[in-house]
Amino acid sequence: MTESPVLLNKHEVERLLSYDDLITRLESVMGKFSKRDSSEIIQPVRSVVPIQQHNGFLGVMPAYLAAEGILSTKVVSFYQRAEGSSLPSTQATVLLFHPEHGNVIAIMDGEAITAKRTAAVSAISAKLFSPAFSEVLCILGSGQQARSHYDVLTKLFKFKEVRVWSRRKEMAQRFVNDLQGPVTVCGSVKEAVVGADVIVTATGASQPLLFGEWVKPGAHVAGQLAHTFPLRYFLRFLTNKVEVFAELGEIINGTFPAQREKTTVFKSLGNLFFHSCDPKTKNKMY
Ligand SMILES: NC(=O)C1=CN([C@@H]2O[C@H](COP(=O)(O)OP(=O)(O)OC[C@H]3O[C@@H](n4cnc5c(N)ncnc54)[C@H](O)[C@@H]3O)[C@@H](O)[C@H]2O)C=CC1
Ligand SMILES: O=C(O)C1=NCCCC1
Repeated sequence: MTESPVLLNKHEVERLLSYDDLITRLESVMGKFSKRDSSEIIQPVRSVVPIQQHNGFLGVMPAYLAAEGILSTKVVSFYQRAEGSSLPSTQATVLLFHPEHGNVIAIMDGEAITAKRTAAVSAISAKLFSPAFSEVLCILGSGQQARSHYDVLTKLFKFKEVRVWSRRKEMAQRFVNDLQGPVTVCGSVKEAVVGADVIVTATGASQPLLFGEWVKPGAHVAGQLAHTFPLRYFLRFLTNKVEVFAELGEIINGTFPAQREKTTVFKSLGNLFFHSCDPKTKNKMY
């Protein structure tokens, strides 16, 4: 007879999931994933059901790590919310199964997992690609992802300055009021971005907000984009001379070199990673 599944609510997940453990673990699994060895990891592309009349989607994200006996899926909904809505945009549940018997062994809150996991992956990209002496962090957005990115990036790096922009200034101010450290609220995206070493885009915008000409050469952009944001936009508004360089796991594996001195972009959805072109190298792609 199977036992009842363990239930972990948001508070418990937040308490149990440390960024240190998460980063170590994610580096390991992303490296394995990029080897495309199905005996290690099976992780199909996310299945998505669009809920167009309500500006949302439902996604299912299964994964199986045979050697570790981990069989799991996240079920996640994402709805574009009006500014100041009390409802979260992302709501998720993670189910863990017994790999041998197929019964559910744990049901976990996925909102906290999504917030921390996504920020931890960006932090890995920043560890690999941010300028060696990164002093200025810029965060665009003031929602859940903005907060988790603030938490992990300020834990990992010693920034001299943190800037936040949000489409309504009072939301940025509310975000800052909840934090311990000093953060500057910026009145425009440009003001927040110019001179920043690490730039996090964490908004639901489906039109470009950030333009390449504002990005300091050598800076690293960690892009948490709306699923409705066309990838070609994200690349073009950054620069016309850009191409997919590698998956983050391929950099972790050493398949491709991390070139910290280049201007770099990590596109989080789908784990892709891009290097922007260095104009001095005459359109050569990195
Ligand atoms: N790569 C990944 O795995 C994940 C990506 N995301 C993406 O991260 C982004 C932020 O998600 P959350 O922080 O959870 O959402 P949230 O609802 O908590 O925060 C959204 C933020 O975006 C801003 N925003 C919304 N529409 C905007 C617009 N048109 N122009 C400017 N700002 C706008 C809001 O003011 C708010 O600051 C979303 O695009 C979401 O799709 C979220 C979770 C995981
Ligand atoms: O991967 C996820 O989890 C999400 N992706 C985009 C929006 C919400 C959650």
